[in-house]
Amino acid sequence: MALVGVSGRLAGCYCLRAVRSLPFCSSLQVPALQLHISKTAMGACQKDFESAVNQVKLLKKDPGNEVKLKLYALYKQATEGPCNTPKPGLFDLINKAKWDAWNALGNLPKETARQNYVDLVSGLRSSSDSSSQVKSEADKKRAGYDTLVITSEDCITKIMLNRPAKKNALTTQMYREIMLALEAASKDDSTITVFTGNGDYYSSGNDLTNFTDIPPGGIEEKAKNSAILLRDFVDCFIDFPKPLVAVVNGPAVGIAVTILGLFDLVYASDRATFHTPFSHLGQTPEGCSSYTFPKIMGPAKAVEMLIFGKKLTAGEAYAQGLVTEVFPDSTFQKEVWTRLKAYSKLSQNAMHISKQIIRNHEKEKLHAINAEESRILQERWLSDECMNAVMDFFSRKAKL
Ligand SMILES: CCCC/C=C/CC(=O)SCCNC(=O)CCNC(=O)[C@H](O)C(C)(C)COP(=O)(O)OP(=O)(O)OC[C@H]1O[C@@H](n2cnc3c(N)ncnc32)[C@H](O)[C@@H]1OP(=O)(O)O
Repeated sequence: MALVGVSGRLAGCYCLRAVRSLPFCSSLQVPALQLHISKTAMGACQKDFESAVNQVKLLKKDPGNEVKLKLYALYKQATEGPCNTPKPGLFDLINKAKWDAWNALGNLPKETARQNYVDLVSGLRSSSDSSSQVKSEADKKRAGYDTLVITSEDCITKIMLNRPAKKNALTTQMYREIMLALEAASKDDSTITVFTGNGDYYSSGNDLTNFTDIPPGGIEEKAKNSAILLRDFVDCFIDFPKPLVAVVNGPAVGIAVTILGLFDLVYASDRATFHTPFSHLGQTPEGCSSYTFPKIMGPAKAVEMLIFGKKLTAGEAYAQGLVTEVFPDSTFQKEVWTRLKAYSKLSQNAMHISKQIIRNHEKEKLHAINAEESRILQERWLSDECMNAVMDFFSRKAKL
């Protein structure tokens, strides 16, 4: 049974190439795992586990060798406990790969292995269902999001900000949906996650109406809740495990710019601009930009942007290192997606591990900076300077 679309991605990976010939149920392209349930798998989620084992047989899409090894290992751990069988010989490649996967689970409790198996199958089902049922672009839209359009294709999950009439300004609901979308993308079978905007803007940053909708607890409560939301939001970007790409289709403002310092690739149309007008708004930097921007572009240029609100063209942002590459707007989408499709075929594990190695050096620092920036902004939002700037925008006295 050929592993369509899998062998290419795994090419060059000795260990996983070895499991190409993992046995499959011929019609369903899923591994013929031992689908009987032993008595030792009995427990709280036994029913779910049994059902997940059966669902594996019904998957319409080959989940790929890495996932099949995970399923195998979790199944063995859930039903037999830690691996204590002799290690297969060096040249028994398939059984060695399976043994390695099981053995890597160490002393993971059977209950946890069962739960992880159930969770993994549930993720596979949703991606398998969506990819097998989907025929048109509209069908590919992930349900449950009002402010985003989320699609998955070619191992790329695309998160598109979808309030074009408001220049994709980020409402409270949108921050929450983005966090959910990132959580889902971190677990789906995509290799790369992409952010972009619908319409002429990438995003005009925080929706200023977020500051006008005051809860019964008053403005202090609003500022406190907003600081928590901001901190949680930025934390999701700091912790996101897969390569994260911004496809900046047009102007970007405020937090839509600062967060770019936490992305792995930033592709920009030559129509894009990058503007962080915090001092115009009585605000201070967020998204860890007080750390990432000086690191990326040097303190002098970071100060121009973050303190003096200098708006950069795409070319200038490229020169400062904030943008990876600039494309003419006329060919932007075509060139960028061709590039990303090629990248998405690279080894998923190698890319994720490389990202972790790079990010882990400073993860703790980034979380501390995010906490500090959010705390300072909580105070700033209560200042007259900030409140006046928001009122000026809505009374049409000021626009950036
Ligand atoms: C909880 C987390 C907090 C995180 C904090 C983050 C800080 C920041 O992000 S600061 C940056 C905040 N953004 C702004 O200050 C931008 C404000 N917008 C503008 O200056 C202009 O709208 C803009 C230059 C972006 C575009 O100008 P135009 O091309 O002239 O378009 P319009 O102004 O007519 O915009 C169309 C429509 O969209 C509304 N809009 C646009 N951006 C925002 C926004 N950020 N907040 C709220 N509303 C926005 C604009 O009001 C228009 O609405 P209508 O008049 O109803 O059509």
